[in-house]
Amino acid sequence: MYLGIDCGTQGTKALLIDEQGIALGRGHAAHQVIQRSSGAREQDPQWWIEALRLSVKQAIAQAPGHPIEALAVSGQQHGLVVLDERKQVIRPAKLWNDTETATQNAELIARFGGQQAFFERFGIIPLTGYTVSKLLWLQQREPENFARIRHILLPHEYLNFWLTGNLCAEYGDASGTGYFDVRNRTWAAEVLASIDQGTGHLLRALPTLVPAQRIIGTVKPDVAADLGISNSCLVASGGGDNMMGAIGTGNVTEGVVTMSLGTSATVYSFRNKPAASPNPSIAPFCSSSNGWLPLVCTMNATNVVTQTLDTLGRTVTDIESALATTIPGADALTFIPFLNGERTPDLPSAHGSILGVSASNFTPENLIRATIEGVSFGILEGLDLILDGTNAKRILLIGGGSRSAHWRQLLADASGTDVHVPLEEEAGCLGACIQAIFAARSEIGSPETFIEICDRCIKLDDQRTASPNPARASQYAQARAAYKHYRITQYGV
Ligand SMILES: Nc1ncnc2c1ncn2[C@@H]1O[C@H](COP(=O)(O)OP(=O)(O)O)[C@@H](O)[C@H]1O
Ligand SMILES: O=C(CO)[C@@H](O)[C@H](O)COP(=O)(O)O
Repeated sequence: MYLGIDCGTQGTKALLIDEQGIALGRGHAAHQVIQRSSGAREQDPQWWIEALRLSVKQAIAQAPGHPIEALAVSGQQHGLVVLDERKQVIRPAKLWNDTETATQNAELIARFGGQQAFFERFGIIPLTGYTVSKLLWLQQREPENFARIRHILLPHEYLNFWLTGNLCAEYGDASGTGYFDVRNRTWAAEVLASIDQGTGHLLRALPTLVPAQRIIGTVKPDVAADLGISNSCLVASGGGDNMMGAIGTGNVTEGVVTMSLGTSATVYSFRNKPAASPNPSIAPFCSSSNGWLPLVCTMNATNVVTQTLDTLGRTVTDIESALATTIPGADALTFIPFLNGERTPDLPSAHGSILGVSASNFTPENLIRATIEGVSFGILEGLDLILDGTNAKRILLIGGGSRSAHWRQLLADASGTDVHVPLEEEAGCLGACIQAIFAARSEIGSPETFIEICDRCIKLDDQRTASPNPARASQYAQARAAYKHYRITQYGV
């Protein structure tokens, strides 16, 4: 068996599959998020470990007696985990959606001569939320903690460290730090030197960089005994959750588009070459399959839908009836969902807006629809950016939001594109399993290619495909135009 673990913002999931990609066991455990009005969004890395232990044990209990040959970890991108000289966590991890470091991000870009100059040197423009501004924030706001840093890790790298005792990084997740040269796949030492005044303190704290898909170690005996697995279980490099979602949807060759509706909404498509020109809305990340993965991410997705539902005393099951009983455009009610600041467009200090409210349209159902439309229209603009004029034949939809049939239909109608859902919902976990199979097989010289393993393990759920209804195209075009009009008038972008 093979084990994939995905540490998302709201929870950790575990999936066990056999060599054919058949699911044998699964587990889930929730995480809290520390939220402050300053824009801080933090988690204690120990919560991830507890959630990993719970979810893996749940999964294993469903498939007793089958040894696990290899595992890999997928993790929410960009989070900063700092360890001291005893390899203990110094402070809670600042997460991908923490906007408290917006000033530091702008300061770093200015130090390198602006966005264009930063892109020319390192192939990326850091956005608030990437790891690098968290380091400058720590230096300025918590100098005692900054001085204690001996190791810098991302969430999935920290879990790999807990599992194996090894400190290493692979290209995909490393490319989201802002101190990584995404064209040459090396650490951007000058960026770190601009924070530690060239002492080398931060560069020395970085983990060893390895190509994605390698075996990085085996599970430590004490951890293996606790989890109930063999200590000969191999651990593959893992990667960022979007990178592993790409693998889990077969987005490992050009021409495939994946959209994820989790706490964040993301859309991405594999490329063989790095981005040639800068666009601050497109993150030119590396993939965790040794290519590149241009990606657009919005910070307000299912978290905002959940907040609207909570406010109305409703639950996710009410999404279907709200979308079924309302019309596209929510009767001219528009919801701009920037409740937590926003990354695309780059508005880290923004708040949301509800516009076009009238006596006739202000109903709970319209508010639920307007929230889901606001989230969807934002990420569909991302889809247009990723496609850049080429037509997507289909979108592969993953993440918690993909479970809603009416939301899938809304995306198909509003984009004019077929929306497919993989049979295995936990694409990050499946991607991790596939990487574990490939890395373990490569160790023993197996000739099987990565794409062959993807083809074998990934299946689409034909029962849940949504095809565009042409009758709704003009209604959604109008609703998207209203959304864009309000965004420009309210936010100037
Ligand atoms: N049937 C559903 N319809 C719409 N949203 C759903 C449904 N089921 C779960 N969700 C949403 O999915 C979210 C969790 O998605 P997930 O991709 O696991 O997030 P993350 O990776 O950020 O932790 C929750 O916020 C939940 O509201
Ligand atoms: O920051 C990004 C992508 O660059 C986010 O997509 C995070 O990787 C968090 O993912 P989820 O918890 O929403 O899955």
